[in-house]
Amino acid sequence: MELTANTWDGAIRVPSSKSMGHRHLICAALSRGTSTVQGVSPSQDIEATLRILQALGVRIHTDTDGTHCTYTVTGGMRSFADTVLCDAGESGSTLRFLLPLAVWSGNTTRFIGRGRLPERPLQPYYSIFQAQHIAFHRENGSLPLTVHGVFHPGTYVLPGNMSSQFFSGLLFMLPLLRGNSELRSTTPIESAGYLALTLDCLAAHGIEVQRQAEDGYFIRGEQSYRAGSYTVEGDYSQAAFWLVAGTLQGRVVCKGLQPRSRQGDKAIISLLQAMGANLHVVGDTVRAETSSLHGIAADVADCPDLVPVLAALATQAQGVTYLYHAARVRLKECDRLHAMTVELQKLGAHIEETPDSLRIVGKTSLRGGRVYAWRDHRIAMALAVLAASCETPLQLEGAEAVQKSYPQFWQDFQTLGGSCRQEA
Ligand SMILES: O=C(O)C1=C[C@@H](OP(=O)(O)O)[C@@H](O)[C@H](O)C1
Ligand SMILES: C=C(OP(=O)(O)O)C(=O)O
Repeated sequence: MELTANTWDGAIRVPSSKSMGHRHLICAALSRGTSTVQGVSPSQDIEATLRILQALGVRIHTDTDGTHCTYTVTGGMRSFADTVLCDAGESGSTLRFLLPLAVWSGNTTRFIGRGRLPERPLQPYYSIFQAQHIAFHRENGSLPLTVHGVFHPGTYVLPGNMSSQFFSGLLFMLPLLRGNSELRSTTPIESAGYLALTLDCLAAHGIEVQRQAEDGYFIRGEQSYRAGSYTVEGDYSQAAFWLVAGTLQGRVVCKGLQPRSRQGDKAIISLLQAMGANLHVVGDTVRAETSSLHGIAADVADCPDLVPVLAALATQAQGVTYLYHAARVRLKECDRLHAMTVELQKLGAHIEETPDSLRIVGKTSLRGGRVYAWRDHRIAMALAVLAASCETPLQLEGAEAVQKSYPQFWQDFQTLGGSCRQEA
């Protein structure tokens, strides 16, 4: 797709938080009674969660106004005589949140996935399955993964530096067991902000989890999820692309951002400000305008999804930007540290990768030309927002990757003044 923009100018309403969307749908599916989950921006990942919940017997009705969906969810999973096929698509959250619940449902389930998903880590769950005598069979060393067994209450221990999604997955399931459990981490938990989202969502559905010292949780058993009506807040991870665009060139207004949100990627506000950005935050609206930027050192352990767009931004900041504690960013839809290094170098940027960091020296003029999205939505979007900063048009190969989390992205790109043209 050929992308051009002279400047960014306009306002958009950001899509709903993908993370909160998954969580509310799962909690609704576990509740007795009927819940509504409103204001959801559909995406391939959200559809993967819906598809597996339905395969496990949860009844879900969808209403849409064309942009947002309201899901009416009648909670309760059923038992099936045959193996239940659970297609997680490319969604790591879906796979890691729903594997423990699929076992808990009592069914034999067969999880499949595409793209990078089969390569992304699942080891902590294999260790737990072994410890709990849960039968599992991996084809090709990973997915398809067939699993069947019974979880027992007790002590669950996992590493905290691989993915917080394993902790979230267990936090959804453990309150349903017949006794109390503890969940502990062998290392400090990274992406910890995502666990705050899980705990908030559990609390909203009537589930109590007590935080213990040293990255541990106490989970009382025999709890019940409460049905209700929930509206999903706006997504700071997606707003980050447009706030960066506006900071680079022009003026962009993002609406629908909950000021008291606990999303880890709300850090985009403080990180942009630390780099010198002009941001105006009023209620649920954030406005970003052309700013003169300087490099910073940023610990990204708790906001890994911001790394691609921060790397893009840093090419236009004076001096050195150092994004560290980023090893896990290699374990996403692609190796994002490598992908951003390769693609930004194609544009003329000075960027180097180490095993767990990126170092970018700016400010460099960017040439434009051909770049590749690595089948990764966040790489596609991070490169796209550089369109107004490049000397010639950007030819982005793999622009369709945005479907994973933000199908409206190219419409918003045009609303904000960009133009995109499919290449012949
Ligand atoms: O819990 C979540 O909603 C997510 C957790 C993060 O993953 P890790 O915990 O693997 O870093 C993040 O990268 C992902 O996009 C969404
Ligand atoms: C890594 C991501 O999602 P997931 O882990 O759910 O695939 C993402 O959205 O950037």
